[in-house]
Amino acid sequence: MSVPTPIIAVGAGKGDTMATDALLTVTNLCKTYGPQLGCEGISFTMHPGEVLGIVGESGSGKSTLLGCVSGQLPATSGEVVYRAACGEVDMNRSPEQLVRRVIRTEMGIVHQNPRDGLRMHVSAGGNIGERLMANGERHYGGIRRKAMDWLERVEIDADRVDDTPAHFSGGMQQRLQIARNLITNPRLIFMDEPTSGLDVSVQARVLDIMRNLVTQLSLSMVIVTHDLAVARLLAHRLLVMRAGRVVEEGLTDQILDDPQHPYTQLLVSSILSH
Ligand SMILES: Nc1ncnc2c1ncn2[C@@H]1O[C@H](COP(=O)(O)OP(=O)(O)OP(=O)(O)O)[C@@H](O)[C@H]1O
Repeated sequence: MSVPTPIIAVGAGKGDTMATDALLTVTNLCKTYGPQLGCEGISFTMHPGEVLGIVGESGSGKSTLLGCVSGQLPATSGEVVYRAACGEVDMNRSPEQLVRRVIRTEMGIVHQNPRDGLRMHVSAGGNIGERLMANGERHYGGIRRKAMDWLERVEIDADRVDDTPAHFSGGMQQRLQIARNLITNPRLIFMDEPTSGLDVSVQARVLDIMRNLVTQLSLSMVIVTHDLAVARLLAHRLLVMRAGRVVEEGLTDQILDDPQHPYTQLLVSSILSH
């Protein structure tokens, strides 16, 4: 059985070069909801260009951890430090205005349910353009051109720019959410089960687009998934969570091909037996 390491360097994976400066450093993070434990004792370091997968069964604390590191949930204790262009930002203790600005300009969040990440009755172009405007762009023609360009990058016809997401399929909504998040050139993207509500064939297309964009844009990403195939496809390294704690961590291929912790072995074998 492997002993969970207190600090994990999410470093070399799938051909990426190891950067010397951490982008995100999480130290002894704990989140409780009243008496209910969300997650505890979580520590890791993430470097630019890396994709970290968080896997585990339902209720193991994946979304709680993602919420805390992405500034959506206040941690109960511990530290989440992000190295922003302007310097280090403590996601819990730095001034709220600074944290909000860093989230808006350097991070993106793709929600499991597109309804949480899109404005369903605003046009696709408006959904994408809104992010640019929030970051100071004012030229309407330029914003529309960029929105159309991004629609095509996520394989949505540019002539759907004036349609609302309420008229899009689930896969299109998810791709629109990705475009909305990436148009501002974020450095770090958080994704919570981005393909879990989609049919298998639609999932494959969304995953393929995500994988290409992550590589093209040298994005760093934290992705929560219960689907080990998604983790295998996208993540360089994995954290395996159970009951709020990390029970195993390491390179994705290593963990999936040679799991050490009995819980990870069970998780991997339950997928293989299907
Ligand atoms: N708002 C909340 N209030 C109380 N308890 C919560 C809340 N959100 C999560 N929890 C609890 O925290 C623990 C971790 O939940 P979390 O949603 O982070 O797990 P998860 O691994 O993301 O699960 P799933 O895959 O089902 O989304 C669970 O015991 C859950 O019941």
